[in-house]
Amino acid sequence: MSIRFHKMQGLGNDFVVIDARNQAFFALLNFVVSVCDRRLGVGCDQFVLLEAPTLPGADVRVRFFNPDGSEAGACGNASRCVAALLGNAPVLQTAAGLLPSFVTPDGAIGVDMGAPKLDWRDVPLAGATDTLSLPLPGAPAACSMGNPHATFFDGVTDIERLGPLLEHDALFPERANIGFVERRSRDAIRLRVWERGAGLTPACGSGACAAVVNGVRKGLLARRCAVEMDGGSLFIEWREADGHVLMTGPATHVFEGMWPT
Ligand SMILES: N[C@@H](CCC[C@H](N)C(=O)O)C(=O)O
Repeated sequence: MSIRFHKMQGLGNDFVVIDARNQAFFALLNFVVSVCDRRLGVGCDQFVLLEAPTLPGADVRVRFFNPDGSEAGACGNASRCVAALLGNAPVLQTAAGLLPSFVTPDGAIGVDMGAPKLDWRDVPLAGATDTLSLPLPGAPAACSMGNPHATFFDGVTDIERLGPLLEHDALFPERANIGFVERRSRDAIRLRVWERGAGLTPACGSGACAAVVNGVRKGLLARRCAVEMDGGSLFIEWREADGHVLMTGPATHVFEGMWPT
């Protein structure tokens, strides 16, 4: 037996997508870990599973798994890749809610990531710098985009050392994605994200959304902001009218293949 998969990428953040709506599949932990492995498997930053929707208004149910096997409530770039794969601007049912997708006139793929949860871990984080005794530039801001994000602004360079320590700090019982922002202006930033369960990736869509939300709340950024990451740029808008975060950028089908089960 073998199972069909699609390899997709958005700004170099790459995914293996399996559509379980048209073939029998059960997501077992060791299957996810093997497929994600870059030496022994296909290799990807996240494994994405498509299932039949269970909510009215949704076109497909989407689940996201990190290479360590943990399930994430949201994944911005994978959401855009699924929208590109399925076409016709599908509404995605995720653990973070129903996320409508859209295509811009120039062909970029967008997803309405919904409203961030702003009460997430705000108070305890104020003590993070002291608690951790790490060379951080100040307290981060945190929010949930359906998955947990803490964002540091300006002055962090040693991401590979600090990222894993912060991801696993006791401040974050569910662990967290850790973003490091360098500001260029109020509407343009450079961002690197140490992803929970995946490590440093070329781009993180939900991290870009969280960075803009957190920057606006700190009074540092405008609501419409270009976010440049190692793999390229996303455009993020934290819409004033309804508080939803819109994320727009490229999404590409790389190849498809069959995986033996
Ligand atoms: N690459 C993603 C985020 C994937 C999930 C994350 N590592 C988590 O565990 O929350 C994105 O583009 O948002």
